Amino acid sequence: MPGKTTLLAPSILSADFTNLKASVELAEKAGADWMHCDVMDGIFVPNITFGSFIVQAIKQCTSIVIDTHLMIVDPDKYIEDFAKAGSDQITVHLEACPHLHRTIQLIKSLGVKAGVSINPATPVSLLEPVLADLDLVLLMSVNPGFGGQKFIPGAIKKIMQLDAMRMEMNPEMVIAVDGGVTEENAAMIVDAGADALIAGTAFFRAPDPVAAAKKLKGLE
Ligand SMILES: O=C(CO)[C@@H](O)[C@H](O)COP(=O)(O)O
Ligand SMILES: [Fe+2]
Repeated sequence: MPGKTTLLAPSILSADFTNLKASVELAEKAGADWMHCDVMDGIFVPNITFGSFIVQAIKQCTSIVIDTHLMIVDPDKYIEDFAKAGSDQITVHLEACPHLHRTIQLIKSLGVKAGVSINPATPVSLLEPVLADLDLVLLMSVNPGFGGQKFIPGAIKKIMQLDAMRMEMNPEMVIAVDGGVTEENAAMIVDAGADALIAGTAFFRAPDPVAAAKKLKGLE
């Protein structure tokens, strides 16, 4: 799409946690559009990360969009905490929400943009009943739980399918892709229809994160 700028969201999971402030400032300086905060509970995914206190600390370090990715069961219990912590958008997993429509309405009622994520094995067609209500869909291109995994190629077809669905139902909705995004595959993911790229390893572990951000955003 001519004139389209790819949004970049570095994942804090791969940042230097001994100096979170410097990591967030580096992302902002590099032109990041969102700060992606990966919250894991050790139940929905086999790993535990952090809660709303850390999101609040990240919010205090930056003025860019705080993009909170909840990989937790029963997210309704914690959504208000993450909204109060300063999340501008909150994404829950379809697989973790028995009453997905209610959860989306809860996020929106707090004045926060609502996103839904799906795992690699979940078909995009399951999003159809809620698509018109969403601000973003976060398509997982790895099985959630860890940074540094390899991109699952089947995600490309799902991006295309979702792109076609949103044209009809919700053209303003953002498609974000999360997991294994690299400088090498970024263009292919964007060409398939993605608007936003989540990148942990490819940004924070790059020898030159500022240069990596330009490449990931397709500016170089
Ligand atoms: O949600 C997740 C993992 O569950 C992601 O946000 C990863 O943290 C992205 O890391 P890389 O694959 O880019 O290293
Ligand atoms: Fe994530």
